[in-house]
Amino acid sequence: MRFTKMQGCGNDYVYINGFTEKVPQEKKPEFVRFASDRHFGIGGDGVIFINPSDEADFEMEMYNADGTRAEMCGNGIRCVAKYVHDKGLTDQTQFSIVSGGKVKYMDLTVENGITKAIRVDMGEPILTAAEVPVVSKNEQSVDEEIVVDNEKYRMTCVSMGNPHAVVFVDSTADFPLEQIGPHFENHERFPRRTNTEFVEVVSPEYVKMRVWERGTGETLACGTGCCATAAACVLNGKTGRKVTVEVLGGALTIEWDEKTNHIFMTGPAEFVFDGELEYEG
Ligand SMILES: N[C@@H](CCC[C@H](N)C(=O)O)C(=O)O
Repeated sequence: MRFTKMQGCGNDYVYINGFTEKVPQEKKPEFVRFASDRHFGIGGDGVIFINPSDEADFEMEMYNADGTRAEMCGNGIRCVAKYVHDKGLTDQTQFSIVSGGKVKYMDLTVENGITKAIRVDMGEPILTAAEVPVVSKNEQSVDEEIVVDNEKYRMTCVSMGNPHAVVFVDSTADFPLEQIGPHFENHERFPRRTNTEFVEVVSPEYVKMRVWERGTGETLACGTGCCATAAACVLNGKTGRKVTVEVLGGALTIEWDEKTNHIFMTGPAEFVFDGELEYEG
């Protein structure tokens, strides 16, 4: 089986071209756990299949390293956009990709045939507690208290198709993410578990963020997490609507457009290597 390793701000996934390579649907979770393993497999934060689609130009089928399916992946969708363009599956620089039933629109900056940056219309952030989903007393969970591992935190919950809880902290560098992250992920208030972003506000245009991802653990970046971070910053009066989110593996520019209510994410995507794997299915 052929595969391609790609990364966006250090959030690395194994990409499988579903037009040519086949893994039976019921075997995908097991295949993903094996391929993501950094010792016995290829190694990555998960696996993304690039498939044909009737609803959009392409489909992204995204799995976390633990083999669970996610509705959306911000860094992944930029990598899929670069893959389909730079490997010749399309000659367009504007096209659509569906993930988790939602169609997203890509706008590529290309130099000499190589994609340098991708701007993605990530759609509207969803704040309704039932849709995020979070068990909350209020209709929206904005600056709401949560007790995690016997400590009180304040969180703002945002869905970008997938669930996020955003928590403002004094310093991301000093935050004990590995200890606290799993307690947020599996807290009873999140019926489908959650991704959690810990955010330090530097200025009205610049924040630092570290993420604990559902199904993977700490990663170097999370695109949907950066979008949720920007939305939470605006909702809590911490920044303006356009913000640079610095993560461990780089930075993304996020803009929450007032007119359309859509969030736009701009950032890089890179090939790491192509490879071949012995896999019998
Ligand atoms: N890293 C991703 C998000 C991947 C899915 C997430 N862990 C989930 O389960 O929702 C991104 O860049 O958005």
